[in-house]
Amino acid sequence: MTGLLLAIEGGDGAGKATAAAEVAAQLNAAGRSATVLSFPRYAETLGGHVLGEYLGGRLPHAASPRAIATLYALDRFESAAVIAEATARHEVVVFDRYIASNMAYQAAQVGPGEARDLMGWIARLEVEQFGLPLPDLSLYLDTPVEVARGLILRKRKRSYTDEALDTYEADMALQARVRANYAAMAAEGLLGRWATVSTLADGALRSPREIAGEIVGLLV
Ligand SMILES: Nc1ncnc2c1ncn2[C@@H]1O[C@H](COP(=O)(O)OP(=O)(O)OP(=O)(O)O)[C@@H](O)[C@H]1O
Ligand SMILES: Cc1cn([C@H]2C[C@H](O)[C@@H](COP(=O)(O)O)O2)c(=O)[nH]c1=O
Repeated sequence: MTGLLLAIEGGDGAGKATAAAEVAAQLNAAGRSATVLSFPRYAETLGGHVLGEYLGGRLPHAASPRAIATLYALDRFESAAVIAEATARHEVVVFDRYIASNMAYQAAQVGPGEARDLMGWIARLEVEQFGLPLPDLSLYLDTPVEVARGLILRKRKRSYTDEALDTYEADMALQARVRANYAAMAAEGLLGRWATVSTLADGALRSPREIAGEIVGLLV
C-alpha cells in the first residue's frame, strides 16, 4: 500500500461528502490521482445493509454500542480489498467517514466513564483484529449542530430510509455529544494525526471549494 489515506470526519450533515468530492476533484485537477470511499457502504456489504436497517429504525430490538460498533467495523472489514485496491491505484484515498466515526458515535451512547474504554475497544477491533489501515490524516469538519441539521434537510433521499432524518440524525443531544467526542479525539490525536477545519467563517457557510482548498493545503 502506497497511497495517502485522508479520513474526513464530523457529525451528520457537517458537509463531509461534499468536501470529500471537492477535495478529490481539486487533487485530480492538480494531477494527483485521488478517489473517494464512503462508509457505511449500505448497498455493497452485509454490514452496510444491516446498518441501513438499523438507521432506518427497522431492527426489532435495541442493540448494545459494542454490537453496533462491530457492524460498522464489519462493513469496513468486508471492504478491505476495495480499500487496498484504491490505495494501490491512487495517490490519495479520501474516506467520507472512517474508524473515528465509530469511536465518536458509539462512545456518545455510553456514560462519560465508559467512553474512553469503548473508543479503545473499537480502535483495537478495527486496526488490530480486522487489520484495517490507520489514516495518515483525520480531518475533523467542524459544523455546529444547528447548521448541520439544516444541511441534512437539504440532502437527497437516502437508499436506506424514506424519513428526512435517520435514527442518529433525529437525536440532537447525540449530535452534540458526537461533536464533543470529535473535538476531544482531535485534540488528543487518537488514531494518529488530526486537523480541524471549520465550515463557517463569520457565521456563514464557506463554499465547498474554499473548505476543500484548505484541506488540500494540509496534504502538501
Ligand atoms: N459548504 C457547503 N455549502 C453549501 N451547501 C453545502 C455545503 N456542504 C454541504 N452542503 C450541502 O448540505 C447537504 C449535506 O451535505 P453532505 O451530504 O456533504 O453532508 P455529510 O456530512 O456527508 O452528511 P451525512 O454524514 O449525514 O451523510 C448537501 O445537500 C450538500 O449539497
Ligand atoms: C461509518 C460510521 C458511521 N456511523 C454513523 C454516523 C452516521 O450517523 C451514520 C451513517 O453515516 P452517513 O454518513 O449518514 O451515511 O452512521 C457510525 O456510528 N460509525 C461508523 O463507523
